[in-house]
Amino acid sequence: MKTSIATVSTSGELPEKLEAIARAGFDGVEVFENDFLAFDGSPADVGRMVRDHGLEITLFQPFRDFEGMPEPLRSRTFDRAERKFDVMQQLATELILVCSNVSSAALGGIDRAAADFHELGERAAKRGLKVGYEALAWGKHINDHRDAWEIVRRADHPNVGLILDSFHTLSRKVDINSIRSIPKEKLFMVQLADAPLIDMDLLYWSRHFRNMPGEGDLPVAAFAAAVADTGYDGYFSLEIFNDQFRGGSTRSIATDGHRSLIYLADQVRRARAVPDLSIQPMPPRAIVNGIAFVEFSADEEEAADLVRMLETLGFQKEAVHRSKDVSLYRQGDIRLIINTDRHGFAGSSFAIHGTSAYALALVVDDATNALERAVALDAEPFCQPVVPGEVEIPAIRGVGGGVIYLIDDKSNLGRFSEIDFLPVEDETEVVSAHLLHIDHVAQTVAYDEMPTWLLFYTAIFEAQKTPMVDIIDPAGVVRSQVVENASGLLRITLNGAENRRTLAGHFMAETFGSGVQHLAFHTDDIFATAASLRQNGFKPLAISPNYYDDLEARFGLDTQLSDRLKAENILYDRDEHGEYFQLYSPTFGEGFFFEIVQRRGYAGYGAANAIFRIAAQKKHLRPDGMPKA
Ligand SMILES: O=C(O)c1ccc(O)c(O)c1
Ligand SMILES: [Mg+2]
Repeated sequence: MKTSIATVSTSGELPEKLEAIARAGFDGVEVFENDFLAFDGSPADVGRMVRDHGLEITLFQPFRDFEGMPEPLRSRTFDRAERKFDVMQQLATELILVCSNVSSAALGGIDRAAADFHELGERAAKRGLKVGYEALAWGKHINDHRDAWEIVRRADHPNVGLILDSFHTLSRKVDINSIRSIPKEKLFMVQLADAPLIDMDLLYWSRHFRNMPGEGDLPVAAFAAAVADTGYDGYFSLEIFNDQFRGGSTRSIATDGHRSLIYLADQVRRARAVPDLSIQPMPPRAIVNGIAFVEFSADEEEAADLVRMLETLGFQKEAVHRSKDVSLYRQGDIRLIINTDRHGFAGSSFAIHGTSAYALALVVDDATNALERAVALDAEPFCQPVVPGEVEIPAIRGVGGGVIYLIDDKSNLGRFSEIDFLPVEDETEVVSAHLLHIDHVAQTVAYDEMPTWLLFYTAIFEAQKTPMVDIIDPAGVVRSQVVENASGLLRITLNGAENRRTLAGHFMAETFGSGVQHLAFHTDDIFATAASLRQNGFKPLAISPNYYDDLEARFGLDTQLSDRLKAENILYDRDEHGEYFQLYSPTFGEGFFFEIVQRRGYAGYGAANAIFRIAAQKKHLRPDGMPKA
């Protein structure tokens, strides 16, 4: 598959955009007229700059309000087109995108439009240029690719073809099967964009909320499959108008875009019997069967505090690493590793972020395949030297520059703790809190980064994203979206912070970036767990008594249950599937915390309780936002 992206899709100045686009691995770019006009160099300079990056100019755009104009406007639009043709020849690019007329002066009439395109085709042909026609979803007369195709067909000119744009087709729910009857040589370009489903004016939705295929809710893969069925072997080109992208990191948007196209091509290849789109086959999405461990990096002092908190939670030290300052704590199937080694990646991670859960290890069906797929999808592989005899676990970089280890049972990876660690006898008097496994990992990211990580996880791992929910913090809103698999063995909540006064925003600001902000452990008996925690001297996060009065009213709970919940500071929620119980630790450091949950069939994450939990946690931070001594 040949990949392209419109310059409008990323932030920055033209040279910066081109650099990032080339580095991300694209083959071509659509040059947007405004990006070009805002640049000081001549059209020939721009053309050279593009080619110096090894990129091809896939088209020049947009040319507006062309077809169906009455005179004297008609003559003027042709003059305008000739001027753009001059520019294209200097840029050394062949194709111009003409989008359907939105002017109130446009007369309509399919044959009139076809005649205009025939003449434009004649003029373009004289210069060796081509014209592609795209139906804007809000075009005055033409707003459906089927009508645009009829005009192109009637224009009957070899230099005039159709341009499809998934947004315009899918936003209007135009039947994508209609694409399958278009001859491939008349498809001059295929533009791709996704978007979240929001009920709003089409133009506004298109200009501000488009996102990369896979980041939104539109069936872009089905659209691309219909295109592939025509035998189309030209460019797939991203054209993303998005307010966040315009202000975001040029490089990461370009990388996300490239990843989205590779993932899309993989989906199309899998959906179809005949492998084509000429993309490299890659292993399927990795199946995640659990979290093998979470690793913290810390210094000695903070590690001691962390260990004290873990002990109150019922964890015991099980083993120490053979060659590094690393200890493994265990309860049920939960393994937490504390790394105080000053060398290697853990040390540098500590130097930047302070104490943090910088690495996650996922148990996958096949670690080698998972790594291969991740790398094919532009993930950055991670490795650091290991002492001979120790297990080298395949890994990639994840959220906030952290590490995702990939472990399976097919090799000795699954035995890393026996091979790399020596068992120890923990003498501390601790009772088990009946914690069984990690229920979910909550990662806090900047709001702008959310689509990046949703795409990252869902492209590499067999998992779905759930709809976005709002978490109300007394100081603002935090958006939360979950990546989870059908078995429930992978559950990651991504929380997007918009300002630094929210608990999530404070965490991001003070730990210098995105990362794991909380870990939730599962128990089968929240009250038994609460009793054991008390024995261990655990102090739960104190919840306002008013919360429990409201619970009784909201859910019709009997007083006995609500009194018990109140006595233990347990939060409660219910959905159509069942009940949910939550118990929190106070915050640790800059807002990190632990949660204990019991799910009785419940599918969510207790979003409605978050405001009460956050209000309580904020009491543990000093008014200036710093943790209390
Ligand atoms: O929003 C627009 O005007 C616009 C312009 C050119 C395109 O290719 C498009 O999809 C939208
Ligand atoms: Mg378009």
